Amino acid sequence: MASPTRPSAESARSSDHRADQTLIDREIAVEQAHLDTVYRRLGEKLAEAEFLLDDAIRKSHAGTPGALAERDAQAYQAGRHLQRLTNEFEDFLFGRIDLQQPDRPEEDGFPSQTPLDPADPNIAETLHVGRLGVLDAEYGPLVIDWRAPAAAPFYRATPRQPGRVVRRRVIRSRGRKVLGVEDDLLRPDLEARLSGEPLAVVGDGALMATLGRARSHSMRDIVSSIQQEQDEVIRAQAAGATLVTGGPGTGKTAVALHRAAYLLYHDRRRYAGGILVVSPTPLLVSYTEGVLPALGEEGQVAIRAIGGLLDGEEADRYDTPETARVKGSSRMLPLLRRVARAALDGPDTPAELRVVAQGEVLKLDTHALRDLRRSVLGGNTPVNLLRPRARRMLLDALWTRLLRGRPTPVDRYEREEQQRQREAFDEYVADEDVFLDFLEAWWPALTPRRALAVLADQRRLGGLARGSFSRAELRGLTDSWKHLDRQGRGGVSVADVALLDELNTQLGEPYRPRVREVDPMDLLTGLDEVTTYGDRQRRDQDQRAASAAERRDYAHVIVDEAQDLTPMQWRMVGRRARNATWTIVGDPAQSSWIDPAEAQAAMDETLAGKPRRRFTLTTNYRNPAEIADVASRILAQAAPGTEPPVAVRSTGVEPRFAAVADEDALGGAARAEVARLLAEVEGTVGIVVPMDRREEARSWIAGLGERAVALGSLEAKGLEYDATVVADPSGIAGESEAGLRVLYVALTRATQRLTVLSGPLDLPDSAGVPALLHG
Ligand SMILES: Nc1ncnc2c1ncn2[C@@H]1O[C@H](COP(=O)(O)OP(=O)(O)OP(=O)(O)O)[C@@H](O)[C@H]1O
Repeated sequence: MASPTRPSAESARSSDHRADQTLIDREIAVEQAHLDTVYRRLGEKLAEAEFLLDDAIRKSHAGTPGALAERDAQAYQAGRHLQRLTNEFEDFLFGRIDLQQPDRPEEDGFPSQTPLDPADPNIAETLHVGRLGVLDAEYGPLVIDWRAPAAAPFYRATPRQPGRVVRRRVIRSRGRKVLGVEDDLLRPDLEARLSGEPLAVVGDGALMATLGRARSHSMRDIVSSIQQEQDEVIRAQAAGATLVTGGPGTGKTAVALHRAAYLLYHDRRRYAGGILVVSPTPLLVSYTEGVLPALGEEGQVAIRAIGGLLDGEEADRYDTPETARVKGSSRMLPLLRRVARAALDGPDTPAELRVVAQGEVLKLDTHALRDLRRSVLGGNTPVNLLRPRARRMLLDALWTRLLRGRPTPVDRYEREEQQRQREAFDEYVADEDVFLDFLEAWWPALTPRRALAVLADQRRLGGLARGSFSRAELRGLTDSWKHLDRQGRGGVSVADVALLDELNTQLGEPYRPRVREVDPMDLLTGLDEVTTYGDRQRRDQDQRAASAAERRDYAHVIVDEAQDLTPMQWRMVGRRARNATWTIVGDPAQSSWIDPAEAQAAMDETLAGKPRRRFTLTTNYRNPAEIADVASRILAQAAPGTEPPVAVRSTGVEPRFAAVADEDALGGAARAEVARLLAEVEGTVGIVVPMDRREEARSWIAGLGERAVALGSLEAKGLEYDATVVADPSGIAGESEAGLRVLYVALTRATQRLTVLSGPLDLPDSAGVPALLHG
């Protein structure tokens, strides 16, 4: 924690402060006493909340509407409070700082960091930091919320710039029991004293202990060990856009999630408007989902995979790299605009309209209908919103047919009479089944999927594409959609979802006649006042679920793995962020998008005019140095000139290289290697293969248990495992023009062990090292 590069090494600690076991026990006892006080206080708060709840329930017998409303409100508040306290009861006190005497007023919103007298050895103030603030009965702070300005020095102080912090302590506890403490002494030059006694310093620093822990299938929060450079991102101003780059394992995802929690703490009112976290895959969504609840934040933050951003879609297919490239490109835009209008035409489109009115047969033929449609479609109004206009123009055209050969009205009386006839005509015709059926078929309510399905027809796609795609590109597109039925039903790819979202905008919500939603009688009886607390909570939950599903405009948008967003995806995300501030984290060297320059331009367009602040994270907390070294050989080829982040720890275990002479032996060797690693590490083992081998790889590891996972290269984004097997590395590198960058991602997933498993096509040397890694 002490410095961005090698925290524990740089954490100055003096050998005369090394603690023996008695000292450790004594310090644990000190923290245990504080934790006991905190739990006593929490117990009181819980009792208070329970009392309020009981009281509210008692009042429910009072019967008057006023008492009922009061009961309801009280029970609601008490229930929420109770829930919050019990949720966060576990392990919420994790840090402590001992500070020199305070000094000047606040600077930049943070308490002053400069002591009046830097040589004063006395500890003047001790603060405990936790997931939630707790005050004692006199409103003194027992625990400070980690997001409060007063907690910032816990994360910011370094031996070089200690400010007022003399000692920083990380407290490990389970339930109500303190298990250990780890200290960093930031002022070894002082003979610091606390209440007249020398200040004790114990442990080896918390960060290393945390990093060495086994990984599960859920990401853990890093609240007790956030590093200085990370804290600066988390607490950066919200306005405009915060852009964060950094290599693999530098904590970009972790920082982005903690930033969401920080923003909610800092300005809950504003961010209760919703924070959207856009993640590259559903796997990463489920991996990260638990972090925010652990930080005490739920409900306000929606984590969605880029393939599930449009409500109702949950894409799980991947296109071939060539087709994904076409679908992601902004070249799709004009095509989609055209198809949104052309989709009105299909095999069921009626060729003529024929109605009988006032004893006459009125007809509109193909030509008339085509002209009519063209004039309705003039302008940019979304097609579905034009249906009322189409209806009106059809009636106009029929009326004109009816008037043919009739004398023109000459005076006001005749004109008024004709107007009356017209109204009667409209009412009659518009209600006729023939007319209604015609309208339904001629101007159908279009869904994005139905429009997309039009493009599956090679002939129509060719016509609409107007020469802006090559033959091979067009073939790739139609192939990818050929399984869709006419309504567009069938699996769609991750890239398709951005196209569907674009079409959704182009088409607009289908026209629906207005329905009366609220029965005025309900408003009069006031019956909805008499709801129980349970009803209210259920209704709240339903509303929250509905608003999470329907929300289109967020207060803050966080994009994880931003380097992979295609131009069409930037547009999709941008539509949900019209009034939002942004945090964008990514690493260009890990980009699987073939044309990063085009994606960059799309991002610039999305952020147009927003002020930007940039941060770079430089320390790799995931990979041991031995693994990072191997990965950097690929980095040099994938993104020449890019500095790899500095690995913060080493395990002393070199990555293993293994090769099979026969391609058919790869599966067996992979299985054996995964099994070996499962025995070697406590947590998870991931095997990463080229995308088109992922099903095969799943069968290789079948039956090895839940700790083992098989992933296609693109699915490995953002994830990490105790041990990783990267099989068929040249297969991964050869998948697309971005293949080397994808291989770099695969090689940087492991926290402890890495095996690179090669087949004959990888051209391994006698030590099993594939040709690609000979750099
Ligand atoms: N300050 C920290 N304290 C403890 N663990 C940390 C810290 N920062 C990062 N980590 C851990 O390092 C690992 C990598 O973090 P994270 O996944 O956020 O990195 P990333 O930059 O998003 O990586 P990638 O670009 O490969 O997706 C995680 O296990 C995370 O918990």
